[in-house]
This record gives sequence, C-alpha cells and structure tokens, in this order.
Amino acid sequence: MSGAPLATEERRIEVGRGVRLRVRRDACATPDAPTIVLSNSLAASLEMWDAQVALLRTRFHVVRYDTRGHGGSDVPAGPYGFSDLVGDVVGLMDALAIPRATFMGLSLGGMTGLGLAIAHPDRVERLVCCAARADAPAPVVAAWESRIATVSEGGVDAIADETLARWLSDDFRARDPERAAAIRAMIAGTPADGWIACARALQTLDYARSLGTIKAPTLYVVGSDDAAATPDVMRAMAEATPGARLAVIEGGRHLPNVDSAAEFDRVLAGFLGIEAA
Ligand SMILES: O=C(O)CC1=CCC(=O)O1
Repeated sequence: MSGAPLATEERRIEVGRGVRLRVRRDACATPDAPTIVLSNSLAASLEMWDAQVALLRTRFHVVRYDTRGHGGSDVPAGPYGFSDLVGDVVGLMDALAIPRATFMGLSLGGMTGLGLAIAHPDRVERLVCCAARADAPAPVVAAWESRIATVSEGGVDAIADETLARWLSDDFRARDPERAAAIRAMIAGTPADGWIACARALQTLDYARSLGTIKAPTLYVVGSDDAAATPDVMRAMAEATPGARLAVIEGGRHLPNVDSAAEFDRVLAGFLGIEAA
C-alpha cells in the first residue's frame, strides 16, 4: 500500500524555567496511538535512536529529545541535577499534552527514566532502562572527575575516541565504519559545558534505594560487554525493582541499540508487545 509519508516534525519546545529542548516527533499511522518518549545518553543526541524508530512507530508516536546541554537543546548554566533532567521531561510531556507515556532511556537517559518513574509514577506507562546504573560509588565519582578535567581542557573531542571504544564493539566499528564515524562526530559535537553539567548530575546519582517504589513494568537492557554499566550492576537493579526483567545483549557494549540493533529491537518488541514485521 502506498500513501503519504507519515509525519515527522521537529521543533524546539520550552519545557519550563526558560529552557528549550530540541524535540522530534515521528508519528504512528494510528492517530490515537500511545506515545513513547526516548532519552539519550551523555554525549549523544536524539539521532542515537535512529535504528529503533521504524519499529517503534508501528505502535507508538515516537517523541525524542536532546537532553539539555546536548545537540540542539539549550545549554543552561550547570551543574545539573537529576531533578532538572526529570523536570525537563515532565515539562516536555506537559507542553505536548501527553499525560502518560512509555519511556525509554539509555545511560544518562535511563537514569532520567528511573527518576521519572520514581517521582512521577502516574506519567510512566512502561519503562525501558538501558545501560544505566542507579548510584555513584566513590570510584565512579572519581572517574567522572578525571573525565571532567580532560573535557574542561580539551573539549569533548578529547574523550571521543575512548568513549567510542566503550560504546561500540570492534566488530561493529569494522563492519559499519560510516555509522561509527557518525557516532564519533555526535560525541565530539557535544558542547563541553553541557557535557560537564550532565557529568556533575551523574556524580550525584542516588536512585538505588528507591528502585523498590517503581510501579511501571520495567525492562532493563544491558550489553554483555558494557564496562560502564555492567550486567552485574543491572541485574542487581532488576532484582530491586518489583517485577522487572533484565535482558543481556550478547556482545553489546554501552550502546547495544546501535551495536546490536537487531537483537535489541527483538527484545524491545517482546516487552512492548510489537509484532515482528
Ligand atoms: O560515557 C560512558 O561511556 C558512560 C556513560 C555514563 C552516563 C552516560 O550517559 O554514558
């Protein structure tokens, strides 16, 4: 069947306290479909979800945004806290008149999803939390301090190569050098001030003790080879979250939705009840 292409629109939306976020909406063919909101990792933009949109829009209106400090969104003065990042999502949903949505985030975005599900349970239908952790023990805080020093001096480009190696497997980078180069450019293009302000939020992460209060059905997803949010860390989070499931993507690193997109989409479709095409 041919027909008019489905609507995609992009604009900057004020989400409160003068902050404007870059937002893209890819519409579902079914006008009254539910919405899924997607939230990016540190040093990424909404394009990190490109591989998932075709699947998701068969069932959902897909709303993606650049987290403050990233991409085409504002870079208000930092440091930020998770209350800012969660408040931005609530402001975005209010601005788009979305009372309740499924939420999927990866790493920084996954932690934002935890905060949203904990503080605003009425706004979250289901939660997909990928490649995240729920706390910031001292060695993690110290590792961010060291990266913040590097970025303060040389910008995000100074950590782009090491970040790319944590995010994508050697195999993926050899198989798809163009996509890997695009992901590197996305990392390096992140404003240093925005990256640092969000890294400061990561140093204050403190959701581990509240996971037991999450009401939304929750899927945790982690790459088996993720050194940043390890399968063990995420297994403990799943055990602490009522009824949650954990999916481990074999061979995936920190961006399993890019690195192992087919397997990631299979797991996602199962959780969200999307039929395979
Ligand atoms: O940058 C990384 O590799 C790890 C990370 C922590 C938070 C985030 O979004 O990415």
